[in-house]
Amino acid sequence: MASSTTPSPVLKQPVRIACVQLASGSDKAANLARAAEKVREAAAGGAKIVVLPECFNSPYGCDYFPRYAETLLPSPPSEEDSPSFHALAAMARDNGVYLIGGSIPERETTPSSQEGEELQTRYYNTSLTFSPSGTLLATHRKVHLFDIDIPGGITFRESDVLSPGNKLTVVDLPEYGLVGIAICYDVRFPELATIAARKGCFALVYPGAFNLTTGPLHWELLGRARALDNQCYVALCSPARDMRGVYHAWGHSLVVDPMAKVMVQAGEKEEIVFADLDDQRIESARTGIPLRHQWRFDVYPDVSQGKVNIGET
Ligand SMILES: NC(=O)CC(=O)C(=O)O
Repeated sequence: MASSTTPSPVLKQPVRIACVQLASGSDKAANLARAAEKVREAAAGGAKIVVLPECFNSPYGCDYFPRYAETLLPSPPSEEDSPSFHALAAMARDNGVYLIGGSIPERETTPSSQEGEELQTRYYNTSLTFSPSGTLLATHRKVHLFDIDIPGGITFRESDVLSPGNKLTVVDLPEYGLVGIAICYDVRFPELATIAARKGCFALVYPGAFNLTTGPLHWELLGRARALDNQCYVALCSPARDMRGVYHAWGHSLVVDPMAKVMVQAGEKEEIVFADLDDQRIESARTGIPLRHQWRFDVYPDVSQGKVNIGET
């Protein structure tokens, strides 16, 4: 059963996106200052949407999440509770850009459901997106935690410390359209991307930090795969590689077009990559290969009919 829908632009006007492949270290204040400098540079280069990497304000590792974690509630948090929230809001406002602020370790303390225990603390890997006026538009907590064990390669268990988020995040950038936001390991789960794209996203954006085992094999492949599946733009933004650090990020931040062509890709070091996005590339991919009229959700209804948590923030 083929469906027929009238195509409408999903990207309302051309926009330049920048992925800031930030070199960050163990000094949070220095990381925030460096990010501010690089966001300024990205905006000066004409970007209106700027993306930072996963855990851009801290080293990436389970030992570090609690130490660097910030409390985001009540919203907006105080400067003391979340210096990163305020720094990101200022970066967006000062440069008049939409800022997809990578991710930061988040702490949430709530009354415990267990009798006798007063408070319960949870940690999340959380991405904050700000408007050009510095208003918080969306919060995404990493849904799929990075738990892997590759002998001779890498073992990582985010779930030892972190809790998962429970919603898909689609954010409306009024001048441009909808963007799906998720974090790193989330890119391995095509369902999240497909549902976001079917809600009308022109781009799927993933702050991420792959590593030297999985990066060479899967980073670009996954970025291109999600673009190919969904015929939309995909941006993956990594930290720069630092072999002195505890986690060796792959780097290679990239932007992929709706035909799965890599438009731009960074190397390993600190760098900003820019790409110009327009609706024409989306429309031409979708006209040439008209998946939108060919999906058979009568055969695989769970993706189209399954309930999904979608939140505004
Ligand atoms: N760091 C991640 O969340 C994911 C990753 O490195 C991988 O999937 O590989």
